[in-house]
Amino acid sequence: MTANATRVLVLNSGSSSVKYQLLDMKDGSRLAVGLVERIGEETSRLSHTPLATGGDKREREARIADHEEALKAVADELSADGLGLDSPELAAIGHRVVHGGLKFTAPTVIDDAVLKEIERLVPVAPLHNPANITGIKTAQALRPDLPQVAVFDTAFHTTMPEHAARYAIDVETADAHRIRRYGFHGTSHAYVSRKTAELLGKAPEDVNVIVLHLGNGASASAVASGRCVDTSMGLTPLEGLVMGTRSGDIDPAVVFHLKRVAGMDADEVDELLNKKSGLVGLCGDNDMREIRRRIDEGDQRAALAFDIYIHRLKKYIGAYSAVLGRVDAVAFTAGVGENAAPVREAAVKGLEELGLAVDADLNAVRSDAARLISPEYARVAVAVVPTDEELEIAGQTYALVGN
Ligand SMILES: Nc1ncnc2c1ncn2[C@@H]1O[C@H](COP(=O)(O)OP(=O)(O)O)[C@@H](O)[C@H]1O
Ligand SMILES: CC(=O)OP(=O)(O)O
Ligand SMILES: [Mg+2]
Repeated sequence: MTANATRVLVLNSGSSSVKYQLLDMKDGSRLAVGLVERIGEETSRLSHTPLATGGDKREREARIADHEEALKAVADELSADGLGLDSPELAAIGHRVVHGGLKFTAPTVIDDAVLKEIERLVPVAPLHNPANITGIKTAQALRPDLPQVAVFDTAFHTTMPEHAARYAIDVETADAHRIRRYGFHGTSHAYVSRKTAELLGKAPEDVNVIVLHLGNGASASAVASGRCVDTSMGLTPLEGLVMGTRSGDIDPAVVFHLKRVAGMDADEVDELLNKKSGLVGLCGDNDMREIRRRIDEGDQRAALAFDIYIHRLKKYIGAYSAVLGRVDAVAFTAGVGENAAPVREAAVKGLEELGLAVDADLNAVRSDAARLISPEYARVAVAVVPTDEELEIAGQTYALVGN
């Protein structure tokens, strides 16, 4: 790596999307940002904004069959602005990797052994790890000389105490198969809990925060003095909150019932619970904007889906208030948490006894900034704190391999 290599490319590969940012770590500035969506569908969409050149956002639709093609399209977009992967200023590529199991508690430079371990974990993150692996391999092929760093969703949660991480099942069986709560979205929970402390003008060690990461995947975490003590996702990103297409918590016996009585096999149940459940299973839509529009038109199914989503969210706020004992803040983040004021209002409604309230005017403000939405009298701060997984991944990557 040359001495003036200060740039980091971050790839956040999801099941059907790739979000990316090119940052200059000299000053943390963003040189380019973009998103490839609907990978594998009839028409995929790519949007790219070359911030370094002050150029306009470019959007195009094309069929992008898989994550390898997606990454090559991203590389082409970057090259068109003179920001290509061949740049000597590039110091490293940072990858979001969803499941790191027990082995990876910190960002890790990727070699063959690391890649093998990420592959071994595919069965416990079937929607995510394969996309992460393709991202890594494609990036390695494009720049074999560059360090590639994996930043794991699970890492932040490795501080959970054993009584929160362990399921109450036979210990030998659980240990033999490494069955336990790992938790995900950790990069976001870490970043948002830190930013929430900042917003309160306090050190992370001095605050207890409940973070609600509500995107397509959704999870809650209880963060005490900067350390995760519990989180809603488990062995896989299926447990916990109601999500766009995932059920979240159900009685595990539903699985036996579907196999024995409905005649489904394991893959069919997996597909049902991961891809055809949650909001999409309840009302046919997984986008909260569309659900709110339908509710405004009097759609009963959309209204029930919304109520089920909120009911689950409330249960976790209550549970984590009990786990933390003292809550200083509840922070809403990710696509739904940052944008859907009705979700924030409904989730907190009726929780005054827990010290929670939302100010309607503050809640209605649209902004990209971290902000408080609770009234001054409220005992617990309620905040909207935009997450930035890419910035956090870039920082951790550069800290590991930078000059
Ligand atoms: N203005 C908005 N109002 C309500 N919901 C929104 C809005 N913008 C985005 N969302 C929700 O955010 C979700 C995507 O969140 P995001 O954090 O980007 O998810 P992911 O990273 O899992 O793809 C969308 O499915 C949509 O439901
Ligand atoms: C782990 C997980 O659920 O990630 P995402 O929200 O990106 O699907
Ligand atoms: Mg996400």
